[in-house]
Amino acid sequence: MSVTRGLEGVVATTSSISSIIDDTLTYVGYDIDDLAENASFEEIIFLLWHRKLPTEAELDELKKQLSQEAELPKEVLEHFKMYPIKSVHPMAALRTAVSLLGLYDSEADVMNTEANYRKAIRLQAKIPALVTAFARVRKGLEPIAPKKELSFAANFLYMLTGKDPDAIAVEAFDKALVLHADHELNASTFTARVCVATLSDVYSGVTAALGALKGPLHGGANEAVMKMLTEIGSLENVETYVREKLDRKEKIMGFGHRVYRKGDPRAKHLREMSRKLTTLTGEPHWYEMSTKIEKIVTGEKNLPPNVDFYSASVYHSLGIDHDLFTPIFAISRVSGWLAHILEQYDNNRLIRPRAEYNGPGMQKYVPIGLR
Ligand SMILES: CC(=O)SCCNC(=O)CCNC(=O)[C@H](O)C(C)(C)COP(=O)(O)OP(=O)(O)OC[C@H]1O[C@@H](n2cnc3c(N)ncnc32)[C@H](O)[C@@H]1OP(=O)(O)O
Ligand SMILES: O=C([O-])CC(=O)C(=O)O
Repeated sequence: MSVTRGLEGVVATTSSISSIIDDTLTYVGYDIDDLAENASFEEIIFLLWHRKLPTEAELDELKKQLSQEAELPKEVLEHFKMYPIKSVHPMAALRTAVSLLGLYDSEADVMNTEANYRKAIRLQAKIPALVTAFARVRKGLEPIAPKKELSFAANFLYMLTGKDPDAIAVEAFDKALVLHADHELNASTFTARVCVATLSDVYSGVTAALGALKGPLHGGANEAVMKMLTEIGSLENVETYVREKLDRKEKIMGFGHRVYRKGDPRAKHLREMSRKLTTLTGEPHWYEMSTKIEKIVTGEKNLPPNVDFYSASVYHSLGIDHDLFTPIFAISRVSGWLAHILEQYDNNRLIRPRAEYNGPGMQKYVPIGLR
């Protein structure tokens, strides 16, 4: 047996959902640059789940279903109030709440294609409602029900703030959702597939994926980037901060990638969004600090920014609390997880790799009194 640390380069499944070839990312064969400029997030959900762009009628139907399923069971909302609300991280709250949602879905353990698709709709619809409800409950505010006439992106911002969002914020948020929706066999998607390959249920798969996304080497990096920018505080401090961190061999969050070598194609869209939004909010220093960090890290380490780097200043500019950045990633990525979960069920085989044992050789049991 030979060990490939971190399964680098190992091809573990076939998939028709998204691909990364020569640093080009496609969803079902559509280049991410094309989709980022032209598609809405609802179209992307349909594309990932059905492998084709929707007609107008199909899109209307999906939007109707998402809006019908957005309501949360009252027990789940009550549960939030039992959490240690001031200290709990919203990503931990979301992971717990998604698991809880499964208890209130009478179809949770029904295993057929139609029931699994219905659960996919419910999860996609309810996850933004969970994130926004938790964000409000912890501030002593009442959760807000979505408005049927608003888009997925607009509804998230509306449910978070209680105000109708402006068109620029909706456009930016929608594009961020499009950019984060799927990414081949990243760690959280792989986790979801491993989980459901045991023929466990959709809620378990998404709960497992949320646990994997939470880590700072994966989705948790966007919050860590904002923490770093806040710590640095001003443009003058960037150079010293970054060089000292690199000298200590510490990682700069938001840089590097297991698959991309030349760069993450999503980062340029987020960089431009960061530039525009920070100018509009009158806080261009977040963008200026970010570009200066990028210059140093690419110059010193040849590591380009990944999707998490500029999304931090984008979400900050939209007025979103920093600890909600990773849950926002989940609102989008759940569309990809669900596509992969459904694909896994369609052609399932248990995922069970091997480990090369490197512990002690054969030993004889020693009774406790003789140890
Ligand atoms: C949505 C996403 O999940 S995108 C990724 C989000 N995560 C981050 O931004 C966290 C920071 N980045 C990283 O930790 C890594 O680049 C990862 C986890 C994304 C990819 O990691 P891997 O492919 O396993 O690379 P690995 O961690 O082994 O690093 C290889 C080398 O590059 C260095 N390196 C990698 N990323 C960074 C970084 N962000 N800053 C500084 N050095 C880095 C490592 O220190 C290591 O150096 P060495 O060979 O001298 O020891
Ligand atoms: O693919 C990965 O390893 C991480 C990533 O960029 C993502 O999940 O979007």
